[in-house]
Amino acid sequence: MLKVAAHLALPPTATYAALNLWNFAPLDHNVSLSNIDNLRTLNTFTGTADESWFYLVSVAIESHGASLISTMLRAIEACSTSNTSLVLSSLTSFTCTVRELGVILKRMNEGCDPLVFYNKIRPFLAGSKNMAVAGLPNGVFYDEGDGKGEWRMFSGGSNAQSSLIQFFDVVLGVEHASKPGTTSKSGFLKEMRAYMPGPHATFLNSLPTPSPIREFCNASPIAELVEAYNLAVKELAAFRDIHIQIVTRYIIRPARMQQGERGGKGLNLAVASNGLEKGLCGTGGTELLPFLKGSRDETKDAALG
Ligand code: HEM
Ligand SMILES: N[C@@H](CC(=O)c1ccccc1NC=O)C(=O)O
Repeated sequence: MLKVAAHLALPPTATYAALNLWNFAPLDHNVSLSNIDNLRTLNTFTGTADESWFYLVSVAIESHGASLISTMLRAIEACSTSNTSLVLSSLTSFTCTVRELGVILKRMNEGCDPLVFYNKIRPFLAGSKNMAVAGLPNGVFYDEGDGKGEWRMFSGGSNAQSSLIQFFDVVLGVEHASKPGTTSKSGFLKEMRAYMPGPHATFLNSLPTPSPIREFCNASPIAELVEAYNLAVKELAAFRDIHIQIVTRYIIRPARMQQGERGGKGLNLAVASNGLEKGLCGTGGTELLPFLKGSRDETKDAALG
């Protein structure tokens, strides 16, 4: 496993790439991969249809959003030749496609039951970092045989490891830089690049910064262009809002229910990553609500004018 992980430039742990990106097959090769109903998973921990659905929603999002990579790379190029109409049409496609990604994201509710997710699936997605409270003060021992091996700690799987969503931020010039007084752990999203397949992280790191698209729109006297940029940013923030609603339904509410059942005492160690004493944590290790709201607000902050 260590050799395979090194080859893929991934840490030897369950990442988004392994659980989602490389864990599906189409049912019908002639039907789009953006349609969840046309997908099946290869492996699950629990054997539940809910777990398959949970992974496949992301696969459909990746498939549907993928066209935006070439669209937005062309838009970056168009900035250098001052091709305003191409930048404009690319931003409009971006907005339209991200709106469709939100529609796919909402379909999580159709096939994954929140209590099955929280109690049965989520424990398998937990990491080994900051998990002392779950009995892993040193992480997990990776036994390499012949008395060799070491303790290692990794973040759990998270969609923050999706290079597509990080690509959206970079091309639009959304900054998740920590500013004093903000709650978003800016470093987290950068840290998650180390959990992406090597070429994905290399690609993100190769994109020009500051965002040529944002700079071009900002410097343009054409109000329509600034408006198209702002609509794109707004749509990405709206996508993050849908995601916050999902997180509320799948983590916050089940956690509250359980806390009520246990009279607020003790920790359910099976449901890992719950630092209930300091607020709920994501499998990636963030304090989830402040982090996700911060990330949504930083998206809105990119708007011009
Ligand atoms: C039941 C379903 C889901 C739950 C409960 C959930 C939960 C979370 C949590 C707790 C985080 C914070 C990071 C961490 O510590 O792990 C996160 C991050 C993130 N999630 Fe989800 N997630 C779900 C599905 C999805 C899906 C389908 C997408 C598809 C795009 C997605 C996109 C993201 C992104 C992009 C981040 C990074 C934060 C950001 O960029 O704003 N999530 N998710
Ligand atoms: N961060 C989420 C888990 C999560 O979203 C996730 C974890 C592993 C693989 C994929 C994930 N997201 C969507 O498929 C949580 O805290 O439950």
